Amino acid sequence: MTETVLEVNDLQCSRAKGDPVFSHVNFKVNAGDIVVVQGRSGSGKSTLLKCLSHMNIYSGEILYRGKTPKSYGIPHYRTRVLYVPQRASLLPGTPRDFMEAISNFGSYNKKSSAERSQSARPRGLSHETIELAEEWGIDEELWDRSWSNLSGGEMQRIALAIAVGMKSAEVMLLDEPTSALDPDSSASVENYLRSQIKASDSNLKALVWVTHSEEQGRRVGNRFMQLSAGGIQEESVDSGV
Ligand SMILES: Nc1ncnc2c1ncn2[C@@H]1O[C@H](COP(=O)(O)OP(=O)(O)OP(=O)(O)O)[C@@H](O)[C@H]1O
Repeated sequence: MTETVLEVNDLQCSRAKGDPVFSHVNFKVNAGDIVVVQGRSGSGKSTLLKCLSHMNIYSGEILYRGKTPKSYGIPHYRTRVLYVPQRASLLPGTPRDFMEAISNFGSYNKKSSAERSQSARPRGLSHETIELAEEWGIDEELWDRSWSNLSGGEMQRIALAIAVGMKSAEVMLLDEPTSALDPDSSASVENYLRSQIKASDSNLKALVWVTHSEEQGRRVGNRFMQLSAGGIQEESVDSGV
């Protein structure tokens, strides 16, 4: 049976001056989906992800498991429908500072039933997260370097490892998550995320993945959408390939 985790109805997002970036955006994300979103530069892909995580003003309706973000409380909602930005360079301090800060974050500590069984989570978070990043080629010493002194690819892998390590998200919104990575690192991240979506014991149920790479889209996605000013179009999967 289809389990809808996110539903978007007639979404419109406008620029500060009022003209819409896009309108009439409708789609559903189901458990097990990796929804690849593509579109021309400036079509609003990042803006769409920010709307989905309630970080941008929008009109229309977004429902997470049938309920509005406000009914969960926005900070709590954002830990469940989690936006992972393309760049974390504007953050102050080091990745380790950031990881410790979110470990103590009230909404993060509001555990889901799956998480409640794990009593020592904050320590586990740090250790597992550092190990995961190590699998992606990140030396532990980089956790103590300021964000602004990390390369784009290091920043991306650390930000993604933190997002995954939180284990709070059911839907992760990925904004070109491997754009600064070499092919091997990118493959490692892709394989890990795909395995998490398939794993029955994972909290992560679906991904919305913005990428400019057609090849990457085909490798990771099971659903494909094109965003433009007039709405979002789902493309049928090419079963002949
Ligand atoms: N903070 C902002 N203030 C004003 N306009 C913005 C802001 N952020 C984005 N925009 C505008 O909104 C539109 C959509 O931007 P967005 O970054 O969502 O596009 P995108 O499809 O993700 O682009 P790209 O593929 O180049 O990353 C663009 O016209 C952009 O200039």
